[in-house]
Amino acid sequence: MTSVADDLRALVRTIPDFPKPGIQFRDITTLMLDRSGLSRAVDALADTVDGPIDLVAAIEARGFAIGGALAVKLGAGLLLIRKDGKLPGKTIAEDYALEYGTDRLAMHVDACTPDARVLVVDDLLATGGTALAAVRLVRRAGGNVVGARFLIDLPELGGGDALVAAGVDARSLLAYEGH
Ligand SMILES: O=P(O)(O)OC[C@H]1O[C@H](OP(=O)(O)OP(=O)(O)O)[C@H](O)[C@@H]1O
Ligand SMILES: Nc1ncnc2[nH]cnc12
Repeated sequence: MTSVADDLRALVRTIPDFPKPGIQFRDITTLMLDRSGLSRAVDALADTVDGPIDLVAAIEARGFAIGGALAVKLGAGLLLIRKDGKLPGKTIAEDYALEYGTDRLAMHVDACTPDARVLVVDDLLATGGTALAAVRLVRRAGGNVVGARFLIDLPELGGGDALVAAGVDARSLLAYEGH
């Protein structure tokens, strides 16, 4: 009998040298195509969450798919953390470095009620730059980050350690060695 993690791992495709030479790109589009892939992933992530969640803060773009479904499962609201320049209202923004570049994330400044219990969600944790920028945004907006959840972790890149150092309970369903 295979575990849920084994089943999910079998649905993730690895594409070498995308978007740059040397990057092993962990592609979740194949998991999304499976009829039960997303629901099994979301059920497994929900099992790792203790206590009520007011808002799932989902990170653009692939984090929207996981985070949106997890918000429904947890009975939480959905806070969209987007690449800068996409949100129409007044925003706050944070710069961050990526495994393969730099970028800036933004959220609506009034998206989070004071002390809301917020779970940051993305598909994948690599260096942690993206997730830490999301944590900084939610905290600046007055939210209480109660954890961060990912489908995939690349532990060699140190994102999990960086989140723990920032006081965030970070957990992932699948770990992949190498980049
Ligand atoms: O831990 P880090 O080193 O910050 O990397 C992880 C981030 O990289 C990927 O997003 P990407 O920026 O490629 O954007 P996308 O989801 O829009 O494709 C992934 O979805 C995470 O958001
Ligand atoms: N190796 C990787 N695969 C997929 N998404 C990523 N985001 C950052 N690194 C990644």
